[in-house]
Amino acid sequence: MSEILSRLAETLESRKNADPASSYVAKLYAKGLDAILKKIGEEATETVIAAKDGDKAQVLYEMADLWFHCMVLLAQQGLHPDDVLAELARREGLSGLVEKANRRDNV
Ligand SMILES: N=c1c2ncn([C@@H]3O[C@H](COP(=O)(O)OP(=O)(O)OP(=O)(O)O)[C@@H](O)[C@H]3O)c2ncn1[C@@H]1O[C@H](COP(=O)(O)O)[C@@H](O)[C@H]1O
Repeated sequence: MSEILSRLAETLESRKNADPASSYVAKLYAKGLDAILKKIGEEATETVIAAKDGDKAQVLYEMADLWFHCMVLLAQQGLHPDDVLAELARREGLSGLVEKANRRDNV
């Protein structure tokens, strides 16, 4: 799974030097941060609507658009999907510690 994210991150990095006329991603970078944020807002809204409609196929489609545009934002910010995974792993570790502490309290 994270291999797909890494490959896409590499492509997004390479688009920083690409011609906006020949690349959707290069065009978004050229439009700037607000354009990327607008796309994230739109795709998040479309994901919410698909879920409210109970249309699972559409949820998947819109969420792929949402993840993709979040990946574009990460790249634009000089971040990598591994940074997000590391944050999730850190939280998992934290919740593991809380669980351990709760178990200790209940003994
Ligand atoms: N995964 C994606 C991907 N998902 C969605 N999109 C684009 O995101 C846009 C989604 O926005 P909308 O649904 O609103 O469609 P739209 O009306 O065309 O969008 P706007 O022009 O209004 O922004 C579409 O243009 C899709 O083509 C993507 N474009 C590119 N990729 C990946 O990014 C790589 C680099 O793309 P290029 O920069 O185009 O070479 C590709 O090889 C793909 O792997």
